[in-house]
Amino acid sequence: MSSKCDGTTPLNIIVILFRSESSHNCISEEKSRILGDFVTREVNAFLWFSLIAITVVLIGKVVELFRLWSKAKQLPGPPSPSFCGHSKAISRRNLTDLLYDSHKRYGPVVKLWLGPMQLLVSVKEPALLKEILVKAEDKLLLTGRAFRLAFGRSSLFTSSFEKVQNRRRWLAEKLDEILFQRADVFPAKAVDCSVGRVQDIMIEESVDCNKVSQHLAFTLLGCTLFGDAFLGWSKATIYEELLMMVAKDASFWASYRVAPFWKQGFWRYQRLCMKLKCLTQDIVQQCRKHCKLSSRSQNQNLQNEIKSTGVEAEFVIPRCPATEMRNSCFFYGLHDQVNPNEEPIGNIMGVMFHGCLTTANLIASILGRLATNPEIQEKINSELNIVQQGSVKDHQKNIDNMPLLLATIYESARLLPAGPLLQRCSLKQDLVLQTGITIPAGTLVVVPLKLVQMESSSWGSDADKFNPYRFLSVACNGADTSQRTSLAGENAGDEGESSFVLNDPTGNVAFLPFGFGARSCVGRKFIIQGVATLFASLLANYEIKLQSESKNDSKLSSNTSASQMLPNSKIVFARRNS
Ligand code: HEM
Repeated sequence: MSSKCDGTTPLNIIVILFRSESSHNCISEEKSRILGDFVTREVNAFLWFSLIAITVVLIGKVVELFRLWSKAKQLPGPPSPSFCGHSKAISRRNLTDLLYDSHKRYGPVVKLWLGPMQLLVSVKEPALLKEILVKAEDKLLLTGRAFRLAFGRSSLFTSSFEKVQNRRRWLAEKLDEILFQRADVFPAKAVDCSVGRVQDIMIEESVDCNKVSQHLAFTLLGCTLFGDAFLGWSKATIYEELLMMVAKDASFWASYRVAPFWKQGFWRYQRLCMKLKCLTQDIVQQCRKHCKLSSRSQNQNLQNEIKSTGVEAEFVIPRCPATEMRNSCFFYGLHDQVNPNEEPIGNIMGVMFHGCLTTANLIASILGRLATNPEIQEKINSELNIVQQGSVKDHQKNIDNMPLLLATIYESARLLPAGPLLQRCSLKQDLVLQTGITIPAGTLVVVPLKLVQMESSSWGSDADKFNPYRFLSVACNGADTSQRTSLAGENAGDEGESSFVLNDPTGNVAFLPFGFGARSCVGRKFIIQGVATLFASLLANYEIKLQSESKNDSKLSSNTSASQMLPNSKIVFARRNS
């Protein structure tokens, strides 16, 4: 009997289960034994399989670890104090300070370990920077995670270059179109509204520089994205507050690998993000309504034209409301969903978030520098007077004829970058540089902006001082700009301002406030023109001063180092004609 029932292949089990009832007792015993055997064998097989799979994965990880360690060995850097690397040192100290010391000791390329499997490489040498920022096209997850957690999936601010390139191209083309078509980058209404906001807050004697910069940036970006509908939107103030609250905590919550759903604060943050999404949807609706209304009124005008001129309707070129709506409302293109997994308004919120924070930072830096350098303000104002007296009505050309204003914007951006680091990564391939250095795939490559943009070898002995003249030259032969004398240096500013020529910093790899290469800022040209328009308008009406007690504050004197002169002061907008 036992020989017949032996074996627990699935076929045997089926045969035994369907046998006749004659040998009922023997069979039921046998059934349970065979089933038990079968279950034990299946469980064993499953355990073996899992063990082999886990071993393969672990071996893979160990191989990866050795590969990473052997490649990283060639890179200079402080020895790792423990298996967890330098993460403790990084959490204890400011990362820029740590990188400053490491670069001083180990040279222009330095490695630090963030964990056993996560390597960070910091690069400070301008010659290497260009190559790295062009070749490393991806970003590490943290950037994308902050945006995704707050606004859902977007196709603009995410880690893989493959996923962002189409949307980047679209946005760049759209911004270029605005620059090319519009006489003024920010519509006059937006600038007036921003200046109007300054007037409103001037009811108080002085204003917080950061706060006023935030208002200005928010108004400008809102008007650009949502058009006229934004100016009349009653919820703009609450939207601004929410956006800033979300911005404050975004990086903190994104630093968790797994969303910390056990923390109450996390759910509070999620509720804020949800409110922000609802408000964004609201302004999008308002914008749609506004676009429809304006295209309807245009069609009405067309009908009236037809009636008054008596031309038959078929001879009048039909206008397409849909196209007009798309052209007048910038957000439409950002709103189109290319990928069904994408949050419909994710890109809009991403652009508002990034644009507002970075633009506010730049405006604050400019306000702070101008307040502490009244002589530069006066020179920009005379530049403005010369331009306004001229016959040129093209706004863009007028701004191009204000080199000191543009140089002030560049210098303020150099001294106060929007973030401390540029971060890049090559997710799939090792980065092999011309110098023979290999940076392993998956490494977090960072560029410490403050160190690069204040390096005396690139910017001279006054690298940490505010000196917009470093971006200017003087044309030696009047209008002949081919013969220029650079104004970088201590005695800059003594020349007559009318002959200044702006040195375009685009090619300077040590000038990185907007990044460089594959993932550089798409909004660079647009925002520089826009901020220049705003300041031309502001300076025509107001003189920017420091509040009297901070004027005497030695920390804020124009001779102190730029790092001390952060724009966290109280400023006063004094009307020019008063
Ligand atoms: C003063 C204002 C701004 C500053 C200082 C700034 C700065 C930056 C920086 C440093 C980067 C990363 C560059 C890199 O990794 O090489 C960046 C990326 C980007 N910026 Fe800006 N930005 C500003 C305004 C804007 C505005 C107004 C827009 C859109 C209208 C915009 C759109 C973008 C986009 C789409 C990216 C690329 C994201 C990616 O590919 O990952 N920026 N910006």
